[in-house]
Amino acid sequence: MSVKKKPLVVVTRKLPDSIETRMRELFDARINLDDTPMSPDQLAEAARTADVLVPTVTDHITADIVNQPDCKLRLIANFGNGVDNIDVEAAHARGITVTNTPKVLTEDTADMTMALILAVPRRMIEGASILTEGKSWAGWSPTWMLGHRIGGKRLGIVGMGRIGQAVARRARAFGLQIHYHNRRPVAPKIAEELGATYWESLDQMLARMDIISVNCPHTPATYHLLSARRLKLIRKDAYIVNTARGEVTDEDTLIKLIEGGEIGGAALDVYEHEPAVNPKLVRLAKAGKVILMPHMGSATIEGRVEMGEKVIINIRTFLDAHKPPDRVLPSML
Ligand SMILES: O=CC(=O)O
Repeated sequence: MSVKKKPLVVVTRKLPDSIETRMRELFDARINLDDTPMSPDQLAEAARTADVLVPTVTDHITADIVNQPDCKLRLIANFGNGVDNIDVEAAHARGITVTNTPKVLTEDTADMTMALILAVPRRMIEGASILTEGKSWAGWSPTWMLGHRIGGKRLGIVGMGRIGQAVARRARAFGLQIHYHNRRPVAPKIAEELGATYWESLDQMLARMDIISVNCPHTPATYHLLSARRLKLIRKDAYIVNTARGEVTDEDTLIKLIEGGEIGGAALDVYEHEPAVNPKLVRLAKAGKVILMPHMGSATIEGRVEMGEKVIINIRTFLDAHKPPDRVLPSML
């Protein structure tokens, strides 16, 4: 009796141990254990040899890769929620299924977002650095290191999907007034539960908020949604928090406006040219104007294991000739 060959699954980065073990049991899993991002040539080669590719947010799966004449891929099972690293339309046209890992990172990302919403106006990182960098501290003073109160301020959420709503729930508990812009208003029951005010006009919302949180995915429609023109509408004393994708904001203009005192400050977990971080942002961070995080929004052990479990479920259902639960279609973007 012939032994059925296991499908070849190429995983582009190191994953949690329990996920790697399970993948090896189920598939002929080739895992990039040294964890350095694969080059475009290596990704192209993987697409020519593997049945399934498991990329992450750092891998660009372009039309050139999926359109290679000898591309063998049948499934791209992204280890990540955002799929802006994949040309979903090209993959779809080529008959390659794409899946992602939604829901399991919602709460973790919202926690990080809330932490940054608190940290910027309260100057938390700047304050902590005074002690960790050995700067002089003469003790408590009535007028020193004063930030701004959080309670009662207006929070404007750009993108009220799962993560935006999870941020709103947290922010409400801190006494923030919740405002949001989205393609469509959320269901009345959710809006009522969150006490959230809908702004059809993003321009009008931006002009009135104290803190703006970017929580929409990066798609062709949201590239530079916070354009130079829109960023200039934001109040001088307002803060921007971005834990979504750098490309949603015109980063160069944001930097100029913060440098010029036209926007109060920002907390960024994502960058337009990631992993490169504009040195001007680093200078602003040193001056206490911005907080910079290295794309850690969903970085919890629990979340990464759950993302891996979702990847495995997506691969198994696909290989069993069923529709994987987290299919991404071009029409969804
Ligand atoms: O940023 C992380 C993700 O999109 O999963």
